[in-house]
Amino acid sequence: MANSLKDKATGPQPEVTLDDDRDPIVVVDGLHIVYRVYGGGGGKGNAASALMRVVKREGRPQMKEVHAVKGVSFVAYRGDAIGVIGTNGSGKSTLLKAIAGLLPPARGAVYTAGQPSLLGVNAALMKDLTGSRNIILGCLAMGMTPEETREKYDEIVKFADLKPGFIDYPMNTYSSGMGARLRFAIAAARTHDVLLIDEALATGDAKFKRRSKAKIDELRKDAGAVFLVAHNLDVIEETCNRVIWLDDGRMRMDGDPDTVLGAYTEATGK
Ligand SMILES: Nc1ncnc2c1ncn2[C@@H]1O[C@H](COP(=O)(O)OP(=O)(O)OP(=O)(O)O)[C@@H](O)[C@H]1O
Repeated sequence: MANSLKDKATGPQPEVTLDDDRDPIVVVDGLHIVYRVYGGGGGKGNAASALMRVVKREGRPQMKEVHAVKGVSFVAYRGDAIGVIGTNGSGKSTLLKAIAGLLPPARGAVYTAGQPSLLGVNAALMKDLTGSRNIILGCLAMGMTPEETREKYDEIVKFADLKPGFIDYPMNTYSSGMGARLRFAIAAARTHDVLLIDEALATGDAKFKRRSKAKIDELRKDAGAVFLVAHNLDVIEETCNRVIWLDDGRMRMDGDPDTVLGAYTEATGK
């Protein structure tokens, strides 16, 4: 039997159906995300444009809206590793941020069972501090106890596999690949209810990608669901059991990697 969820407050939305035999971890129901950009077109913040507004009798700087996600609905179940693909600006990062609870829906809703953790290219590590210090801070920030942090420390260093000695250098001396490895290694040290990975694996070399895949498989066993945004389709193909294709903020396809990646490659020539 299937249940349906509907956003009654906002009129008709695409329905999501729940598979009662599986454990839903994330329900995205008719989600719309709109960014509001104030002062677009140089309206705000300098004296000349303020004067122009007075001359033109414009009340206040123009506000522009960017409708980045347009009515996306799906359910992620326990054990799912979902790749999110789409061309630049199609809404992939926005969708992940919304699932992480960092952006308020303009319409619709996101329900998650447990705490989502977003591991992005800009994950908040302190560039001026050493890798070693960042491991400790990162683990504590993820809610691990000092003891758990100590226990996991060596495993994280080993997994990140940086050049010898670099763990004691400030992170601003790291290449982007090295930074991404360390971020991933820190995030992977804990079990996450919902782990959202935005391009963090993009800069890794082939060996690191293989090890990341093994790690994600391991996380999937304990975690609820893993989402992965990557432009590199090989990473998605190797890591995910399901792929969502976003096109201009809309869901174009949701299915198994072979079918969706095949259709995407055909449509975009990538
Ligand atoms: N902070 C922001 N303010 C205003 N508009 C934004 C903001 N972030 C993203 N956008 C817009 O929202 C749309 C979706 O952007 P998003 O970054 O989610 O796409 P993406 O698929 O992750 O792109 P890419 O592959 O280039 O990383 C784009 O039109 C983008 O210009």
